[in-house]
Amino acid sequence: MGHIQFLNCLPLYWGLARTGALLDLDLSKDTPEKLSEQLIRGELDIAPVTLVEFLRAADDLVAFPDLAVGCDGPVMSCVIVSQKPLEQLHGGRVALGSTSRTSVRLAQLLLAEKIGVQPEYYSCPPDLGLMMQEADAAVLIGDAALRANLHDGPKLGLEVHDLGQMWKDWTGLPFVFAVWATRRDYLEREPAVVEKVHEAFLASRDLSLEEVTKVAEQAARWEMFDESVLERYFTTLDFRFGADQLQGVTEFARRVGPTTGFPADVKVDLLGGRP
Ligand SMILES: C=C(O[C@@H]1C=C(C(=O)O)C=C[C@H]1O)C(=O)O
Repeated sequence: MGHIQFLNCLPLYWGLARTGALLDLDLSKDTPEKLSEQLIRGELDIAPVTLVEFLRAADDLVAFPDLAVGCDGPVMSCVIVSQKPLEQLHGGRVALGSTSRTSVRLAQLLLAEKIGVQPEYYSCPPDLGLMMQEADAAVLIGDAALRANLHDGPKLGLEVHDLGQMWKDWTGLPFVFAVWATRRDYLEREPAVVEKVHEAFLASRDLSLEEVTKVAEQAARWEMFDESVLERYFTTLDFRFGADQLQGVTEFARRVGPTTGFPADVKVDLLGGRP
């Protein structure tokens, strides 16, 4: 199964070591866009999938209920970093971080329809310094976005706009960046395994959030962020996937589906048929 190599997923995996479930799982760490491809190609059986790729492959995938990487307001680690106010980006250049599929689409939607600008977009490795050499603004996710948001953006005098907050201000809804999913054929072959893995992740998430101070303290030993920032990050992210989050997904699909490779009314299938 897949594991996103970003801090955002740590609370979902940390508890697996505590409960012992980790011993029964074969984890493969990678960036989100690679994990999505591997799940869809059948090289992984269960994985976190960036929302856009999940919706594109919705006929072949089943999502885990009550488990996601999302937010209801700020997310902290999916951002537009800009050298100028967003309103002035019309005709400018915006670099899109190459590991993202969902935040880059969300950023384009918000810039076009919330802010009303039409810049030129190009894909770029997720490195703020590199991006800022050629672009007026950049879209970043994960640890690179967190660094840009908390350290480098303010240091370089750049504006940082939180995509979760922008979406919330615009629609009033939560946003989901990644869901956990399995392929339909694997579910048919191994329903009990899928069910067990789902339960193991829910238990891991709950345990990690109960002991979030400890998770943050441990992560702070090898990360550049201090304990209090990490605790704030882990409790700002919303790891739930219920009716409210599904409403956010439905609204996103309605707005971008036809231009992004899935129907506006794409159906999200959940394990056990639950919302
Ligand atoms: C909250 C985040 O959600 C992510 C955003 C993704 C995307 O934009 O494609 C993919 C997976 C998640 O890691 C983040 O990366 O910080």
